[in-house]
Amino acid sequence: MSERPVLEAQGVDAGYKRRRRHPATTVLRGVDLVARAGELVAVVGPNGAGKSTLLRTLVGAQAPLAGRVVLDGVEMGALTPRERARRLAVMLTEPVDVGLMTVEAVVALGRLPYRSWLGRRTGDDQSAVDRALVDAGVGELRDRMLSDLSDGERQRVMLARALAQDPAVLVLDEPTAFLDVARRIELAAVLSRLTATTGAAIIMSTHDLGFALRRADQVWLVGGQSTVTASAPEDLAYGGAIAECFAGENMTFDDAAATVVVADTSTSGATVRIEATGRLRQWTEHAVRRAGWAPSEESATVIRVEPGTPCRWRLDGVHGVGFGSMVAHLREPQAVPSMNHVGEL
Ligand SMILES: Nc1ncnc2c1ncn2[C@@H]1O[C@H](COP(=O)(O)OP(=O)(O)OP(=O)(O)O)[C@@H](O)[C@H]1O
Repeated sequence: MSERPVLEAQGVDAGYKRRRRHPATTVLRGVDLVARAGELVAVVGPNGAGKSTLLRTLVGAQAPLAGRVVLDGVEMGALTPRERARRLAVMLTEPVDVGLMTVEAVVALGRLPYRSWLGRRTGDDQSAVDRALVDAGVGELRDRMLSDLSDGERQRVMLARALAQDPAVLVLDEPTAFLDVARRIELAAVLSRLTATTGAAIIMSTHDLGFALRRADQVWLVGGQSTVTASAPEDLAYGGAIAECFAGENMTFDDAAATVVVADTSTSGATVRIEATGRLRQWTEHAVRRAGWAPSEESATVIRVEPGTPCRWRLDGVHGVGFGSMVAHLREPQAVPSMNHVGEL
C-alpha cells in the first residue's frame, strides 16, 4: 500500500437536489475522506444511512451538494467522461443484463476508454483483458457465453471488465449481494489480493460487517448524524463506533464474532450448567440459547451432553438424542416425556 491519495472527498455534502415534488435532501454533511493506492476500503452502515449516495457522489454519478471530489489529483468535475473512465471503474449492484456475448468480449468492453476513434483493439488492450480475466479468476470462462453463467460467475466477469479498465480506483456497490457464503468469501479474497497486484484502491459498500472488519484497511462508517467516520476497522470496533452505529432496540455488537447480533429478548430467565467440552459445548450453548435459556456455571440445573451424531443429552433424569429434542424439552419440559425411555447416558 502506498500513501498516494487516489480519491478524496473534501468537505462534501451529498444528497439530492429539489425536484418537482421532492424537497432537497442532504444525506451526508462535511465528509472528508481519503482512499490511497493499494487500499481496500469497506463502506458500511445501516440501511438508508447513505452508502449508495456516498458512492454515487464519489464516482461522479451525482454532483456533491457542496465540497469537491478529487480523483487522482484532479477535481472530478474537470475530467471528461473518457478521462474519468481511465482512472475510475464502477461496478454497481444491478443484476447484469445478460447479452449474447462471450466473456472475453464483455471484458474487452472495459478497454473502450483507451480505444482510438476507429475502435481497434491493440496488443496492450489484449494483454489488459488477459490479465483482468486471470485476476478476477475467470480465465477458464473466456469463451463461454455470458448468458450461460451462474450469477456468481457473471459477477466476477463484471469485475474483470472493471479491472480491464486498469483503473486507479475501483468502486463496487454491494458486490457480494447475490452471492452465497462460499462465493462471498472467494470474492472477498480476490478483492483483497487485487489491491496488492493492481495497486488500485478498491472501495466497496457491504452489509457483511465481518468481511469489512477482517479484510479492509479502512472502514468508512456511514450513519449517525449524517456523518462518515473513517478509520482502521479495529479502531472503530474497539472504540465502540460500530456498536453505536448499528445499535438498535434489540441489536448488539458481538466483539468475539465481530458482527452485529440480535440480542436475545426471549430469554425465559432460566439458566443451565452445561457439561460438555469443545465444539459439543459450543453447539449445546447455541441450542440452549435458542430455547430461551442462558448457560451459566452457577446454575443448579445441569445438562450433560455426550458426543455422537446425533449427540445424547440428559437433564433432570430426562434423556434425549439430538439437539432438536433438547431444545423442545427446554422450551416445554413435558413436550418430550417419552425421552425418559431413551437409554442411559
Ligand atoms: N433519488 C433519491 N432522491 C431522494 N432521496 C433519495 C434518493 N435515493 C436515496 N434517497 C434517500 O437517501 C437516503 C440514503 O439512501 P442510500 O440509498 O444512499 O442508503 P444506503 O446506505 O445505500 O442504504 P441500503 O443499505 O438500504 O442500500 C435515504 O433516506 C433514501 O431515502
